[in-house]
Amino acid sequence: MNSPSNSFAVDVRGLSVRRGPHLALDNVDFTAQRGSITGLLGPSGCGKTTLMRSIVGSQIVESGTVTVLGLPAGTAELRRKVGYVTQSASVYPDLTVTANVAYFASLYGRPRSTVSATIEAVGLTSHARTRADELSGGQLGRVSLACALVGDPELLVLDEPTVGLDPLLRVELWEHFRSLARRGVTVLMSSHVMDEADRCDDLLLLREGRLVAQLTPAKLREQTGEAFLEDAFLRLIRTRTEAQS
Ligand SMILES: Nc1ncnc2c1ncn2[C@@H]1O[C@H](COP(=O)(O)OP(=O)(O)OP(=O)(O)O)[C@@H](O)[C@H]1O
Repeated sequence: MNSPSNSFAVDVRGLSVRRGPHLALDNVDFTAQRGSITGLLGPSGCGKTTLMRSIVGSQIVESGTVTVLGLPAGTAELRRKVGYVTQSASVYPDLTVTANVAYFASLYGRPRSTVSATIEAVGLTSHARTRADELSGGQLGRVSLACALVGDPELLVLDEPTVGLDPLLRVELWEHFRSLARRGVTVLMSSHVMDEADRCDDLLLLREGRLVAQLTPAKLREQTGEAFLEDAFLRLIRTRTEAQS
């Protein structure tokens, strides 16, 4: 049986990170349950990317601990278990969509048969034979996502995964994220879109490097009395800022 700490895919305690002269994260604590979808929200520059980088182990931290799937973030064993998709697509421009995804499948030791299903999941079947440098920005982002998905990670960290996608595709991707979560995969994603926040199990609200709150969309509405998440988020920030000053 899992011990309580093992039920967390991510356990962050007292995390502070300095980037340049700024404290990009200031004493952040949060947990993400295995099999949950957590949305990371907050204004530009509030520290979302820094937090994701700390979780995937690519960020030097000043203090605190980041435990991922029971191991310290950045441990070599986690490389196969954690998928990270950044805002800028990292794919081979001179390879086709299929060749890019197949390359990552072989890196992760996954069967070739997973490649076309993964391309289908990101809605790129009709472009499977297109070279990456002939794709649009949104399509490229989806190739990046497919390259992470094909590794079958236990934790998927996504920086604004649905930016620039049409509504239908967004819904289909969300269905995919939900089916992954049902299988026990943990998803942590940043977003500026409140419509996305409503689809998450849990929300982390960040402001100026501090965690303002961790709560469900329903609790956010309940605590603020606002029906729309955008209004609820603003009200919560105002209330907390006033309480601090
Ligand atoms: N390479 C860097 N060197 C110095 N400071 C940085 C660097 N990258 C980010 N920062 C600073 O760290 C803070 C947090 O940045 P971060 O990229 O984590 O924010 P974000 O919430 O992801 O923003 P966005 O939504 O615009 O992507 C900001 O104040 C930013 O100016």
